[in-house]
Amino acid sequence: MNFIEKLNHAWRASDSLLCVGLDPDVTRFPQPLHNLDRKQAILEFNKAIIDATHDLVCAYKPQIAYFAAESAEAQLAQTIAYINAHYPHIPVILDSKRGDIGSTAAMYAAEAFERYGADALTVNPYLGTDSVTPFTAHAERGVVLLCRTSNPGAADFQDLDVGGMPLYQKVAQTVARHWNTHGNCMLVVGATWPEQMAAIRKIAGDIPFLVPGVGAQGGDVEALVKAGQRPDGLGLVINSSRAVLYASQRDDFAAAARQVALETRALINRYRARP
Ligand SMILES: O=c1ccn([C@@H]2O[C@H](COP(=O)(O)O)[C@@H](O)[C@H]2O)c(=O)[nH]1
Repeated sequence: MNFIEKLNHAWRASDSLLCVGLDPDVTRFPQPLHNLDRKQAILEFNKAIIDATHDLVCAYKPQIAYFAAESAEAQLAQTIAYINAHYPHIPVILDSKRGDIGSTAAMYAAEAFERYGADALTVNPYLGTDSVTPFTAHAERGVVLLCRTSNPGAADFQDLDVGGMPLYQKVAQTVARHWNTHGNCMLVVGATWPEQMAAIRKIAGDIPFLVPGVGAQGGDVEALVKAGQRPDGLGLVINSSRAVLYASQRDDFAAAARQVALETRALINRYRARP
C-alpha cells in the first residue's frame, strides 16, 4: 500500500483528521519520567502518548529537531519502529523540512524513508524542481511541501508577488501541475491562514494538506476545516503537538493527552462534510 492509500485508509478507519505531533521536550515531561535518562524518557513518553491516542488519529508527525537536539536519533528510529510494529496502519510523517541540491536531497530521502522508516517527510521547495525530484521519485512514499506555513512570518516571502500571484500560490500550482506526477505529494498549509487555505484548495484540487497550527498556535478549527476540506470531508491532516502532549505534567499525562485528542477530533468532525 502506498502512502496516499495508507492515509486514505487511516482517515476512514479512525474517523479522524487529527494528527498528533511528537515533539518531545524533556523540560515539559511529567514527573514520573524525571528519574529516567533523558533519551530513555523521550522514548517512554512517546510510547505512552502513542498508546493513548492511536485509535483517534490518522497520522503521527515526529519533529526531528526535538530528537536531534538531545542526540536522540536512535529514539526517533525506535519511536517510528514502535508505531510501525504496533499500529502499522497509521502513517508516520517525519517533519524534517529537508531541501538541498539533488545529490544531497537523495541522502535526505534515504534518511527519512530507509534510516527512519517514515511513510512521508516534509520538504522545503525553495531550491526548486531538481531538489524535489529525489524525494518524489520514491513513488510509494509521501512528500509534504511547505506551501503556506503557520507562523506569523509566513507572509514575509510567501505573499510576494511572483508574476501575478503570491509565492505560496505559485508553490501550490507547481506541485499540482508538475511535481505530483506520482500522486504522492501533500502541501503544508497552516491552520492560522484559512483565507489562504481556501485559495490553495482551489488551485490544488484533491491534494491533501498537512495543517499545523491548531492548539498551541491558536488556529480556528471551524474556519480551517471549512476552508480546506475536500467535498468528501477528507483531505486534511490536522496536526496538534504541544496541546496534546503537555495537557498534564502529572501521572495522568497520557490520559490527559487522550482527552485533548478526543476533544480535538470531535471539534474537527463537527465541521466536516459527511457526503
Ligand atoms: O508551518 C508549519 C510547519 C510545521 N510546523 C510544525 O508543526 C508542529 C506544531 O506544533 P504545535 O505544538 O501544535 O504548535 C511543530 O512540530 C512545528 O515544527 C508548524 O508549526 N508550522
